[in-house]
Amino acid sequence: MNSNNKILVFGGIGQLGQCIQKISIERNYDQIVFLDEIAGNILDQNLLRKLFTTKKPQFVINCAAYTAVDKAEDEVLLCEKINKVGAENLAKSCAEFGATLIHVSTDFVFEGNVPKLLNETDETTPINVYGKTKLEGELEICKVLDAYYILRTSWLYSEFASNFVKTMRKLGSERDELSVIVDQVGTPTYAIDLAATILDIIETDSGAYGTYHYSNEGVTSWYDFAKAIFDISEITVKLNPIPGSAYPTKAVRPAFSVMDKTKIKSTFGIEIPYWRDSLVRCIAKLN
Ligand SMILES: NC(=O)C1=CN([C@@H]2O[C@H](COP(=O)(O)OP(=O)(O)OC[C@H]3O[C@@H](n4cnc5c(N)ncnc54)[C@H](OP(=O)(O)O)[C@@H]3O)[C@@H](O)[C@H]2O)C=CC1
Ligand SMILES: Cc1cn([C@H]2C[C@H](O)[C@@H](COP(=O)(O)OP(=O)(O)O[C@H]3O[C@@H](C)C(=O)[C@@H](O)[C@H]3O)O2)c(=O)[nH]c1=O
Repeated sequence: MNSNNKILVFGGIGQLGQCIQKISIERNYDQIVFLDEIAGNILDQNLLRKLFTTKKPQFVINCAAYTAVDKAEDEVLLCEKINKVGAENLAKSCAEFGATLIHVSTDFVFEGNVPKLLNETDETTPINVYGKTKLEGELEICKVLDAYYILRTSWLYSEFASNFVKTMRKLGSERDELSVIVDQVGTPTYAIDLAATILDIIETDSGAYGTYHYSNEGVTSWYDFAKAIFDISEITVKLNPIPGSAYPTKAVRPAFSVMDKTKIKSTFGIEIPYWRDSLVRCIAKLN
């Protein structure tokens, strides 16, 4: 596959940004530009105007975000600026310059208090600062732009940047024993799979704008995810399942945030890998 579209990627050296870069190279994209926090600061409207004027993007991918979930509880204003105002700035620029925005959001927009598959129209009631500001970002985009795809995803990991898989492998090789929460349930997502889907959507260019859910298939807990990471990595460590109450964190996290992917699969005709199969692929890269 290939794309002749001009694409700007904000947050281009974060985890997902690097995954998109990898897939775009494999697909021979030559009109895609990856911007870091300085070259593509989404809080600098003058900079955005210059970028949109000179680069004339047809698609903009927003991977830029404040993602430190616990730290966000102490840095509310900064988190809000990046996740809400930054998203709004990009949406306004897209509206003004006629670009389509692909924005990445999170399962943490949901309260996650009911064990039921979450679909795109379910009520959003975030329970931490990060989730609240991500929801505000979504709402700002919907207000000012028609040509948007908001992709909510969950539990991203990959061979790039820092994430749960890399943290577990590091801790597992340093310690004899680890305790991981078993009563928070969701679905991990290999960021490489999400990156491929984002580029599929651009290539399809169907105009089916709106909000979509994307994670890998299946359901697991953080404990079972950690267990799979150690098994596949062949790391021996004593792993204890614990309740969330035994692992206090600054931010509260949803207990159940498994998303229904029917809409994205039927709209774009994509197949989604099972979470453990993708984990095997990622760990093969890490090894
Ligand atoms: N990671 C996860 O588990 C999940 C992530 N998501 C969403 O997916 C998206 C991608 O996440 P991921 O790649 O993992 O996150 P990362 O934290 O790896 O990447 C985010 C990037 O945004 C950059 N950034 C921060 N502030 C600005 C700014 N003002 N202007 C431009 N860039 C900025 C960061 O730079 P720097 O590091 O220098 O601050 C970082 O490179 C985000 O929208 C996130 O909310 C959704 C669900 C799960
Ligand atoms: C390191 C560690 C974590 N945990 C728990 C804490 C937490 O509930 C869970 C995951 O911890 P993390 O801090 O890695 O992940 P967290 O930052 O909660 O991940 C979230 O990030 C944001 C950006 C999202 O959008 C979400 O979809 C989700 O991926 O594992 C343990 O139980 N034991 C441990 O040793």
